[in-house]
Amino acid sequence: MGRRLHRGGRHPRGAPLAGRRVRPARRGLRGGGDGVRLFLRLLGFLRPYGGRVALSAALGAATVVSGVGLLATAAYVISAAALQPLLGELALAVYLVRFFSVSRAFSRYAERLVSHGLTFRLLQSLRTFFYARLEPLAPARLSGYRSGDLLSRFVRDVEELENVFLRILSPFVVAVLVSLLTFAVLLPFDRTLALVALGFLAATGVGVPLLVRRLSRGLGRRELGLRAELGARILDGVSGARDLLAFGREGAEKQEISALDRKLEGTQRRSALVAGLQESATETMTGLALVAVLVLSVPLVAAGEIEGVWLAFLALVVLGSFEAVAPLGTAFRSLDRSLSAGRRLFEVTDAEPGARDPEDPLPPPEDHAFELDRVSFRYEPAGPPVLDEVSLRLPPGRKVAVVGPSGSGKSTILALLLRFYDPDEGSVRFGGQDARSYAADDLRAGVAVAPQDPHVFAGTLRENLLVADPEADEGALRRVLRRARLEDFVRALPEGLDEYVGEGGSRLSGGERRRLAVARALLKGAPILALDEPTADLDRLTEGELLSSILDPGQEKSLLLVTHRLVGLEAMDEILVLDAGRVVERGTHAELAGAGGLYNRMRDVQNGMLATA
Ligand SMILES: Nc1ncnc2c1ncn2[C@@H]1O[C@H](COP(=O)(O)OP(=O)(O)OP(=O)(O)O)[C@@H](O)[C@H]1O
Repeated sequence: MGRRLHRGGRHPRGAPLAGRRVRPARRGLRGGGDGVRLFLRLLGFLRPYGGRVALSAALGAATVVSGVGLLATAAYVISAAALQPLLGELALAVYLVRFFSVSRAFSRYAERLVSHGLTFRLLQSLRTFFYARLEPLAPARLSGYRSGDLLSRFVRDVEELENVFLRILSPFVVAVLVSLLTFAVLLPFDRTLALVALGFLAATGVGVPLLVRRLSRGLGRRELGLRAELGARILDGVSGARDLLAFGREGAEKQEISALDRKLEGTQRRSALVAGLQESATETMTGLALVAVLVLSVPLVAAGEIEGVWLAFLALVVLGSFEAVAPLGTAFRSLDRSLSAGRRLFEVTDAEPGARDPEDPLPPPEDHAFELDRVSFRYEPAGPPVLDEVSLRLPPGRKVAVVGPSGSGKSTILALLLRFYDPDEGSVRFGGQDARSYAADDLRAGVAVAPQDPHVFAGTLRENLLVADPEADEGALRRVLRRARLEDFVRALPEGLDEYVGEGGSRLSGGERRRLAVARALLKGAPILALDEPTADLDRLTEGELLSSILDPGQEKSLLLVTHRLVGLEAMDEILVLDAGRVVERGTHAELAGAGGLYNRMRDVQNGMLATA
């Protein structure tokens, strides 16, 4: 399949490099209202855990309330003891001090237990959601993203979302509860006092965070973006290290990575500055609130409206309750990051898959006749047509080859066969029914494909083969290795089938990788065998051997061979010659070889090159 190399500057269509979105999934999740919608959507992930969320918030509030209670009752006991009352009169207060000290420790522990358990469940459901949504998007909608960027979304951005609960929702609920409770405790003493305390709590819980949000606007998004870009760049650099070294670009690459790193450091420094400002603003507000409470209550004590023994109690109630509003600044900073993470995540998951399963799919096809009926297709709505009114019939047992110059659309036919995409016009049919009536997985089960650029998993040869059929026994593995002309190669390996092939099959040659893909496709034993350039990296001798062994897939099986090497095509029932997405010739080798068209010209060029080689 035509591969795009997103390196060195800009995306072919002018979109900047570095893991940026190529295909906007859902526009308009940007403004303030959309931020609210996005936040609510993120909160939706908490819905199944409603009970735990409430319990955790209640325990969080109980922790702060116990803290305030401990401070305030202790202050009362000390003040009252100084006035030397009868010990019995203090019994309740002393009991409360003990109670609050135990309940504070207990509720803190229980709150951590519940909230972290909840967070792990939340992360688990986010990961499952993300992966489940990602799978149908591959490969059609993911080719625009760099793997490092996707990895960063999948790992870091998902982890960032734990803050939606831990640092945003829960602290917010606790702050509201504690502020109202503080107001209720102070109200019987003096209305103004209660209102002033509430005012300070609100100013600290809302004013400081708003200021923080203003100062840190965009910082979270920038930081996540830079991190993803850095990750993608490093991953790209490591996988392309050989080429960078060969072109002497390693120094330049290092400089670009350092420049990104410096930018990230700058953003993080700014975040730290805002965090520092936030903390000092909160401290200042707490101090001012304490002074205000004393300024208001001392005259009340002097006037005898409040007993002196309550003075320290009031001051410490207010002081303690700031513990509930202090985390709100951090919550607002987290909000920016969490919303950016959510946006980046949904950007990927909201993309329309290349082909969508019907609501009520037909049962898997029993007849595996594959057909393209005047199919036209383009990858991008505004892009050039890649296939233009292409028709092809592949009934069971038939062998069809698709040949043509590079970029003529050959591999795209395989992408339609695997239903990675649906056509724009015309229809793709299986057993006479439109492919859109089936679930894509059911169609794929009937096709064994060896792609042009096969993925070899970092594991052993055996593991790579078993991807096609996990139940296959040793005999079946040996048989497909023989047919793919890999048997001698495997026999010569010290570990045989258990030899480690390296990441992406880096310890295999190009031709060995390709033959491994062919063996894998043969092992699947599906009714349709589709091979994309199976012999491209092979010498002529191995090519001939491989072709003679695979061109007969068996009576009932059909074969679709995509190639630009016009070798072994005498064995095919039909050959389609594609040029710029159109079928310009079709027929058997004998018919086309004498026709004087593109097929013949391609053969002449190929034979001429072989003769001079
Ligand atoms: N995922 C994609 N997104 C956008 N354009 C694509 C994509 N894949 C392929 N193309 C374009 O579609 C056209 C046909 O590509 P295709 O891979 O089908 O050609 P091909 O005939 O198999 O070429 P080759 O022989 O070089 O493999 C090319 O111009 C290619 O650049």
